Amino acid sequence: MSFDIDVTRQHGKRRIALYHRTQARIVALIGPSGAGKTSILSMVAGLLRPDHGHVSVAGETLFDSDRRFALPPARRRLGYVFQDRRLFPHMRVRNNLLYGYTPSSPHSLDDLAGFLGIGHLLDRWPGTLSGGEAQRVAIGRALMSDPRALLMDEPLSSVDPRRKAEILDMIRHIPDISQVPILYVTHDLGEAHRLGAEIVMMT
Ligand SMILES: Nc1ncnc2c1ncn2[C@@H]1O[C@H](COP(=O)(O)OP(=O)(O)OP(=O)(O)O)[C@@H](O)[C@H]1O
Repeated sequence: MSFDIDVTRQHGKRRIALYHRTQARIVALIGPSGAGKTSILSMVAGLLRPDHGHVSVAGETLFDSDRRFALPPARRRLGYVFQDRRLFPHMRVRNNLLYGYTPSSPHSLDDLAGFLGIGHLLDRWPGTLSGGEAQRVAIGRALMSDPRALLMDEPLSSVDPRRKAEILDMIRHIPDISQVPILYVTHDLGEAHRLGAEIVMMT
């Protein structure tokens, strides 16, 4: 099972809930603004506590309210990629990639940079990158940490359409090289189709 998620949380008057069990390698959470997509990612990451339920990722239980069990966020081994990239501005691309490196990572810097198409950018500063290039680096940094899964929150919403299509094709192949399943939040059904993702609608 790549994702086994059954969570609910009350936000004021709004109840956020998701029940989804799947073996899919890429799952797209789709829904309008305010549907609760980011809240679900935060519950999987351990940044927001569900009122009730459980979360397992790649066969490992991360949260189970019945057992009063909650793995701390830092021990969940999840790679988070945000819309606004959040690269370290004072580190060159190479050191941004190496920041989260763990010896258990199946990737070498060079192999991963080749896969991501950023080999020529390793000595650049983040401030000199285009939006699409920066997002490739952010994905690489997350993968270097040997994550259990990738959580991606509208990572391409500020990337132009042509670059977006190229990056979606690259993301689609991540599970081939790294085995990590991906939970991908978007407003855009076209993005989900291009990823070949299993689609989960939130309303
Ligand atoms: N910490 C919080 N406390 C109270 N309400 C919250 C909190 N975080 C989010 N909400 C509310 O929960 C609902 C879901 O928010 P969330 O950001 O998860 O939605 P979303 O689907 O990711 O939206 P968007 O696509 O605009 O990012 C919204 O009504 C939001 O105002």
